[in-house]
Amino acid sequence: MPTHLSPPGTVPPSPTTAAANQEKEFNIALLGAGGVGTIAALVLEKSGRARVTAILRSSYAVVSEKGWAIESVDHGVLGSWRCERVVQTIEEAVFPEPQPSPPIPTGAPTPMEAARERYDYIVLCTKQLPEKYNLAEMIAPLVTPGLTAIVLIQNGLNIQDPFIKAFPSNVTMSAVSMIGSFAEPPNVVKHIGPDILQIGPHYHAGVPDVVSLEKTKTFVQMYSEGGAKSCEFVDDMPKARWSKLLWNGTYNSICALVEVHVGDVQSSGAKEGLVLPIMRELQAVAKEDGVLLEDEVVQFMAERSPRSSRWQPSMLLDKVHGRPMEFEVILGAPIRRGRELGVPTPVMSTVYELLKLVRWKVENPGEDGEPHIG
Ligand SMILES: CC(C)(CO)[C@@H](O)C(=O)[O-]
Repeated sequence: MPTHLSPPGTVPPSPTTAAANQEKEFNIALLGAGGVGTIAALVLEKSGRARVTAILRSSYAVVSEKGWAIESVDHGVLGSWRCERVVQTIEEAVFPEPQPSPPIPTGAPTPMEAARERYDYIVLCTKQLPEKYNLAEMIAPLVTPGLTAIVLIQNGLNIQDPFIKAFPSNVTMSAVSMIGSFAEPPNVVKHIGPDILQIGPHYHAGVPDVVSLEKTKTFVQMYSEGGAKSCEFVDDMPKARWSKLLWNGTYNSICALVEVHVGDVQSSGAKEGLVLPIMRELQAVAKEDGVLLEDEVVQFMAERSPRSSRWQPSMLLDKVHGRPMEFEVILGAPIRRGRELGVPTPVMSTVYELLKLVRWKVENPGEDGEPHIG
């Protein structure tokens, strides 16, 4: 199967991997092997079509020695699972140049030079924290122009833009994930809610639509074959992302701010007082942005989790563990888009300002000063 279809002038040498004749067709680099990313690595390898290189930082030593201990609602219990390759840095993930072949005797047939291995897909499952790091810049050494497709399994609005700008001849696709999975460092992954994804291409001028479509459908097929509960191709990715934002922009933000579970928001009246007003603001900004989120979609997202749910959204987990919260792409981005389009977002902006205050306090924990008001 062809692994590249690119605009003229950008086609890299073929084959894409030194082992192109092997059964596994695709080289995949994966960054962000937490709860979501480790399950993605497992699914991709279970498909039998991919060799996954996971780039790990803090958990590298433990995972390379013992593997991951996974308890998964979709895949069962795996005491020690490792993907094909684990490395510690992006530089190590880059495939080495093939060794030059030894001189051959005169008259012998010239052997084919081995091609350098390349990545067909890069899957990003990290937090989206554009205020802290530039992911597009970080992954550049792994990207072959016109070949490597970028897959963003991440939260947030318009997260694809920096990648399309940095890699204008590459396919970029993204996934909205409704998986319930979390990591207990260094190597335990608890996957308690089924892996349900929607994946679609972000069409752009640098790549023919037919190419974006083909690479995305191939990825969706591979992910489905790997045993995900549900992996659906969606053609209208902007709408899918805005729809997911209805959930992340409300439940993630509110749960993180006041440290409650999703079910508490349902039971306490905060759904009516905060969730639905924010969802209506998101719906209004999306509409001006050309995306129609029907009332039924809003209602579905508002009711999605039951009152009994003890689920802790990722932003809450980040807050309680003192990690950076990804509210810039979840709330900041739609607020800024609303401002550009002249749509007021007073409730969302208040929650956003409160989250900024929380972030400031985490970054400035000092107790200096006088304990009086004046
Ligand atoms: C919705 C969600 C639980 C899916 O994993 C996730 O986006 C989260 O918590 O941020």
